[in-house]
Parts: sequence; C-alpha cells; structure tokens
Amino acid sequence: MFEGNLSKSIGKLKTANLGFPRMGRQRELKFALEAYWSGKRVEQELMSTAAQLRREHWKLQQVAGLNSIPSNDFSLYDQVLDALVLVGAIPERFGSGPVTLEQYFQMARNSPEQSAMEMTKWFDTNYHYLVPEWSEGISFNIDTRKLLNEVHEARDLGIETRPVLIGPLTLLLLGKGVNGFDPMALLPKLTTAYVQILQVLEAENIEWVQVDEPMLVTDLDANVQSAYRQVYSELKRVPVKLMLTTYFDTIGDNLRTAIELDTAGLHIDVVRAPEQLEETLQALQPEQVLSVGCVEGRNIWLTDFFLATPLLRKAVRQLGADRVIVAPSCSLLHVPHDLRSEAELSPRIKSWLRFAEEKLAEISALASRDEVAYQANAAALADRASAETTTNPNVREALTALRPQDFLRRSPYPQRAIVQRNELQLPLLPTTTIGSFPQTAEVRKHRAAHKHGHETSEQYEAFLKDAIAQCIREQERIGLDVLVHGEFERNDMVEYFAEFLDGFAFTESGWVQSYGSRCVKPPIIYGDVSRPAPMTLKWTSYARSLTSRPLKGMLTGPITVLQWSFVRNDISRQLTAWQIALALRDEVQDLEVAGIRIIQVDEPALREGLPLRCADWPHYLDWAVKAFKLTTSSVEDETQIHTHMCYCEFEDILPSIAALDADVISMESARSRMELLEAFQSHQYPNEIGPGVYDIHSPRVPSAEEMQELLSLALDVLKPAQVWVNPDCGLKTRGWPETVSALENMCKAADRLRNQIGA
Ligand SMILES: Nc1nc2c(c(=O)[nH]1)N[C@@H](CNc1ccc(C(=O)N[C@@H](CCC(=O)N[C@@H](CCC(=O)N[C@@H](CCC(=O)O)C(=O)O)C(=O)O)C(=O)O)cc1)CN2
Ligand code: MET
Ligand SMILES: [Zn+2]
Repeated sequence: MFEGNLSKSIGKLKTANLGFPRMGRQRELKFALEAYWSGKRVEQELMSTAAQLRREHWKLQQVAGLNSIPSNDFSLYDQVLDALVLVGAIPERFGSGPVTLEQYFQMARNSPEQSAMEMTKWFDTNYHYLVPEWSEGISFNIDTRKLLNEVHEARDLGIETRPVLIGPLTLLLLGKGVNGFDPMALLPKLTTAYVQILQVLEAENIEWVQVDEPMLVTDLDANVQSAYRQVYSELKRVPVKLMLTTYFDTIGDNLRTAIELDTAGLHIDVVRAPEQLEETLQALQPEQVLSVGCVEGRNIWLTDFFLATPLLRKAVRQLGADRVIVAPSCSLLHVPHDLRSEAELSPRIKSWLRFAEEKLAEISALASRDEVAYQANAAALADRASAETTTNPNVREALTALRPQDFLRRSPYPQRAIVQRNELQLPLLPTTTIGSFPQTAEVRKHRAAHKHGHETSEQYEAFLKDAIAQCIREQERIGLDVLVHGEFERNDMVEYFAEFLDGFAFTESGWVQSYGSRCVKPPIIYGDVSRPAPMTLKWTSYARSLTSRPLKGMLTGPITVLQWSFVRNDISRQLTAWQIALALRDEVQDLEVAGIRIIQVDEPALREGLPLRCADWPHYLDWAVKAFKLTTSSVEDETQIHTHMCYCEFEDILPSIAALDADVISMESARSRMELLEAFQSHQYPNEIGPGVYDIHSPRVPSAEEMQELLSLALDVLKPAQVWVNPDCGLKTRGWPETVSALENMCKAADRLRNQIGA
C-alpha cells in the first residue's frame, strides 16, 4: 500500500541507539548534582539518583525494542571529561588518579582556588565539553571503573549493552596542546590505553563497542588520516567489534580512510548528509555492517518515513538485511527527553514533534515497517505540509522586497565614530558590562511564582522594576560609563525573545543539557517568524528613565536565536534567519525612536553555526553576516551598534566579524590572556573592541592589577580610542558580592590606565 514502505520480503531490520539524554524526565540529575555541590546531599545520594536514571533509560530503550542499547553514554558532567578519566589523562594540577568524585568536579567547575578545564562547543551544537589539555608529561593509566560499572548495571537488568567510547583521534583532536605541544606526539601512548580498554571489554564478553569519531566529518590532512590508520590497525588486534560512528556531516573525502580502518561496522548520518549513502555503500568491505542514521538526533521533527525508507531499502538491496542497522543520526543527547508531559503545547504542533523517547519508537517502526506507524506518519507529515499557520505572506513579501541598502549603515564607520563620540561624550577606555546581572534564586523564584499564577503580573513587574532600579544605582555607584538594565525579566536570552515572536512554540519540560547541570529549553520555530509587538522597549525605556548616563539596549541576534532554537526543516536556515532579522530590525528601530543611543545585538553563536566543512563556510558566513546587518543597519549614524561574542575561537572567522560592521564588539578573551588580539592586529580590525578583561565563569574576583595588565596587552596592539573595558560575558551565573567587587576593580583598572596614557 505504501510506496515508500520496505517490502515485506526483507524481514525486520536491526536497530540501535547511540546515546540517550541523561538529565532525566524532570531534570533529576541537575537537581541531584546541584544539591550535592551545595552540600545538601552526600555522594551516595547523588550516585543513587544517577544509577536510578540509567536504569530507567535502559528500560525505556528495551521496551522500545532496540537491539543495541548504549552504555557509558551517561555522564555526571561531560562525556569528554569521562573519556579523559577513562584513559587517565588528567592535567597535573588536579593531582593523579584514580580520580575521586571531588577531583572529577574540580576539573569541571571553577572554584575560588582552582580554575577548571576550559569549555567549548561540541562541534556545531550548543553542548559544551571540557577541553583536554595535552602536554608532554601526561601519562595514561586507564581507569575502567565507570565503564564497567555501567556495563554491569545494565546486565543486572538483563540488558547487554554496546558501550560508547569517544574515539582516540577525536579525543586527541578535540584537545589543545599546552604551550605549543603537539598532541599527536601522544598517539602511541594513547593507542596503548585504548587497546587496554578494549581488552578489558573483551574480557567482559562485550561483543560490540561504539567508537565515536565525529572528527571524520571534518577536513583532515594526510597526517591525521594516516594517524587514523595507524591507531586502528592496533585496535584491530583486540577481537571486539567496533562500530565506527560518525555524525553531523558527511565523511566525504575521509571515506577511504574510514573504510580502511576495517572496523566491523560504520555509522553514517544520512539526515545531515543523505548523499553519502551511495558512495558509502559502494565503498564498504564485504563483511562490514552499515548503521544508517536516519532519525534526526539533533532536531525534534517527526522523521519523514517516506524519505528514510528508500535509503534503508537501498542499503538492504546492496548489503542484505542483516548488514543494515536503523539508528538515530547521532546521540539523542541533543533533544529533550519526552513529549508526554507537554500539556500546553498545541496538539497539532505536538503531532509533528518527536523527542528522544518518541524517536526510539520511530526507529523501531522504521525497522519493523509497522503499518500503523507508517499510516500515522503519513498523516502527520501531510498535516504539517498543509498547515496554513506556518506561512505568513507578509513576511515572505518583506523578504522579497529587500534592497541592497537595507544591509548597509548610512555612513562608513570612521564617519559614524565622529558623530557617536559627539553624541555620547564617553571617556577614553569606556567601561560597560555585557548585559545580564546576577539571576539570583530570588529573581527565578519570582518568575516561577508569576508563571504558576502565585504572583500577579503587577507584583512580578513591581519586583522587576525594583531589581532594575537597584541595578542602575549600583552601576552608577561602581562608576560604569555605559549602563544596562540587567536582563532580570529574561529566563534565557533566546527563549525570552522567542516568546514574543510569532512562528515559535514552547515546551514546559523540553530541557537539553548545555553543560554540567545547566540546561536550556530551546524554543521551536515551526512557522514564519514575525514580531507582533515590541519586546524589550518597556524595560529598556524604564531603565533609561532612571539614569542620565547612556543606557545600552540588549537584543539577541538572529543567528543566535536560530542556532539555539529547534529550527524548521521545511525551509532553509538562511530564510528563517532573515525572518528573525526582520523582526529584530523592527525592535532596533523602536529602541532608537525611544531615544536609546546604544543597542547591543548579541551573536555568541555566530561561530557555533559555522559548517564543519570549510567548503561550506563562505555560503554560511555570507548569509549570517547579512542577517546581522539586516538587523542593525537601519539606524542613524549617531546610534551606536554593539555586538558580543563568547565561547569559541574566533580567529578563523575574523574577516566576517569585521564585516558585521558593528561599531563596538565585546569578546571573551581573558581566559586565553588576550591571544585573540594578535589576530585582530594582523587583520587591522577597524572598529572598536572590548576584549573581556575577566572571566565570568569563576567566582574568583580578579584584582585591578591583573585587569590592568590585560588591558595593557590590548593597548599594545590597539589604538586607545578603539578599546572598551568590560568582562568576558554576562554576569547572570554570578552572585552579587563577587560581581560588585570585580566590577569595582575593573573600573579602577580602567581609571589607572587612563591616567597612564594621559587621558
Ligand atoms: N539558550 C542558551 N544557550 C546558551 C547560553 C544561554 O544563555 N542560552 N549560554 C551559553 C551556555 N550557558 C548557559 C548558562 C546558564 C544556563 C542556565 O543557567 N540554565 C538554567 C535554566 C535557565 C532558565 O531557563 N531558567 C528559568 C527557570 C527554569 C526553571 O527551572 N523554572 C522552575 C523553577 C525555578 C526556580 O524556582 O528556581 C519552574 O518554573 O518551575 C527562568 O529563569 O525562568 C538552568 O539550567 O538552571 C544555561 C546555559 C551558551 N549557550
Ligand atoms: N547579553 C547576554 C548576557 O549578558 C549575553 C550572553 S552571551 C552568552 O547574558
Ligand atoms: Zn557571552
């Protein structure tokens, strides 16, 4: 009956999962972790919550009928940190193994005494991992306690798992060499460690191991490709079957290398890169199994069974049913746990969505060609495709009417700078913050009370007014030059805006891990985006009325809204980004009309959205930069546009950052001691820059001297008139006392430097 259906003759296919969200349905892990860290719970209690979650998640996967269920995909903080503990590669400053729970969290979390390992984005996702630190002296002493514990726990439930390991090359390449050390020098020792780990698993009668090598979807040079061959020829000596697992893009020119590793199986992502199926099928060796990642692990839309089925059918024709596995494209870590508790979501939109649990059901249905599921899938797809609510003709029209000048400021920067200087009358080395002030438990408590109807809107707004007023007074007292309102009304810098925009839907419990215990609830873009009414005008204007100093309005930029939402897969990312840009452009205009002279449009996710393959960079950077310019270009020369970026390496996209043509950019740089400035210097960055002078991820209060020193480094390469003074990022995760002390020191540092340079 169904064209796309697998024919009855080929039998049921095998299924696998690559990883399950670990926070728990109601974020049980988050609360257990935070209770442990605050001393309200002991280690034993945390461990028992974690074990309970693992059991529940394994059982879910068993009930869903999956043949291959992962273990070691759980983590108390981060899977890369776990991999480092597993191979025993612990940076010296944290002592040596076997690692205790206390040491484990010291590596992950900053304390006043000790700085944690650095964090950065996992490929092009909003998940952050801890960056391995590779140095000459590092030793490898494997510690398989966690790995084996999970294997055994699952066995106690009668479940044979396929343990997940981060592959050796991916682990190595994700890290950074300390002081110019070449991590590749560690390859022989690291290989030995992996051989030992596989031997331990083999001794446990483990049949299959999932080895994640997403680095294989990036551009690799010949040295790395040959390192892959070297390492895997060693691993092959251990008789366990390896599922070489790639995701997020195409293996492309690494295909030959991947095949030559001669692993028992290969997993490919045919959601992001369906075109690689054909060539992979041609290239596979006679016995190799192919795991077809056809249920998207990165997004929340229902799978199009009628697109996935022909791919599976093609694989089956070529390989035979017993060499094909149906799987998600990547780990389900990046989607929320389940849809069941979403009572507020429109039933129609809900019928188009699948979270982790529902994706397991899709995998089973695809593999067994469940007739009823196929019918339901066809009906939901047809309903989504025909829904009128997803298209807004006005928005489409506005986009087609765009002219080149809509992407350009009226005058070039040097001219704008002169009028802005006149208008704003700021001192040299102006001081400011990135926008948010501490989101204290009190702020969150009021918002929760308001949301659940325990506090009226009047009460909640009175509280916010008070918080803003106090924040303005405090900034004036500290002596900051450009003030902000503090962002107390915002639950999250993306979700808050999405709530005002048409085309977005929200979940109540659709949490996704961002790092450690921190989660985000990405809004869902299901239709054309537009702005029915102003979003930030009220609180920004209120704050402005409280001070005579310049007040900076704060918006989240189009790429960051796109990147931190679940996006449509029925129109291009570019189109959605430009729709968001048009909505934000209206907001920028309203703020300007209301007399806000400085407007910051945050784009911390600009770098994160960069494609994994360099060949795809120019196209992305072109439309992403245009989205920012569309948002910001309508203003008069007098209005100063700021932007802010953090959480990543910017060196490789500096020309595009310059092309944003923001008057001022603030960037994270304290943790790398301003390394970034060299790049700015060599590119002759033309506009103004606030290189962050202190790391806001730590409660430690930096001294004025320290920040003065960093600022001097900035002044070595930049003209004084170019330099702004600010922290690395927003202060929402900090407490008030340390925030005030740090900002006081920051202003002191700026003052001293002004004196030094005779301003
Ligand atoms: N979307 C996004 N991605 C991002 C960032 C970001 O800011 N946003 N920053 C970087 C990552 N940094 C992050 C920093 C902090 C948190 C964070 O603190 N998350 C909070 C949740 C934030 C939030 O939405 N808070 C809601 C409250 C949600 C909630 O749990 N409410 C409860 C009760 C809350 C209470 O009483 O405390 C309820 O409604 O019942 C609010 O403030 O309104 C957490 O995990 O705890 C997340 C990411 C990069 N990616
Ligand atoms: N304006 C935002 C803040 O201060 C920017 C954060 S970037 C992750 O929190
Ligand atoms: Zn930031």
